[in-house]
Amino acid sequence: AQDSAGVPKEKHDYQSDVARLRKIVINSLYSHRDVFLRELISNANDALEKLRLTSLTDKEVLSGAEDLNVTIKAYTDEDGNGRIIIRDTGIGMTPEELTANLGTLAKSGTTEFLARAESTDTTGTGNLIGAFGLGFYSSFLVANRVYVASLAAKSAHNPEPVQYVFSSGADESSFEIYSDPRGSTLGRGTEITLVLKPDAVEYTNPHKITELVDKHSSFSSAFPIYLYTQRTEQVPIDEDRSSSED
Ligand SMILES: CCNC(=O)[C@H]1O[C@@H](n2cnc3c(N)nc(I)nc32)[C@H](O)[C@@H]1O
Repeated sequence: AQDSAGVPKEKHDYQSDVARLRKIVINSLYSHRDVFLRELISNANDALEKLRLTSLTDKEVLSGAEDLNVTIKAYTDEDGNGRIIIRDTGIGMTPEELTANLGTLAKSGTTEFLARAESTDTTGTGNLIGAFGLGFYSSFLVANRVYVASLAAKSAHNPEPVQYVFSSGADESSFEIYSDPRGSTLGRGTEITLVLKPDAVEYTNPHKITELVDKHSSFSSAFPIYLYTQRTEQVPIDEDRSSSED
């Protein structure tokens, strides 16, 4: 398939158990869907920690983005959909890693997870999901579509990293991998864009995001988390009613 920019897109089918796992995660966490933010911030922290450790032996990986942090943006897009963007300047993923890590289940012990998940009650599953690194799927509790753009750190065996996008819909059993039409905008790291479901628009409220970060992630994050909010002047849209009311 070609997109408008004529960028070739590769379409991949999820392995069968990926679809099954995603359903379990969504069903078991539905009543605690706030956890999606904690899970994504946790993945961002893992990526930043991986970068920090690698930089101890390979300084080159630090080029592209000096600061190690997580930034969160929440806004309404031009189609009126709520969007949340969680970006980290961690070690980032190559296109192959995007496909392997997000599209397939290389995770050993997945069958064990499936066995336990289908037997324990929902709260138990919540912790299991984090323990098995399956937190990414909780994005589909609140999003109809998830984009993961990533630019891997530069290194001897990857001197010219390219920025690619993994895109998947909540109701699809497939995902797409394509070169980011924006080019290498990230410097280094990963940017997750959630296109929110209509009933999840509450998450574009900065106070809600701040509350969730403070509740679940501020103490556990080894790296700073910044929240960007759009300031809109509250200018009265109509003349002062009090004077016009008779
Ligand atoms: C269950 C879906 N798979 C993942 O979440 C994996 O994808 C990768 N991943 C997710 N968010 C990431 C992120 N923000 N940075 C990097 I580097 N890798 C990430 C990790 O390998 C996770 O184990």
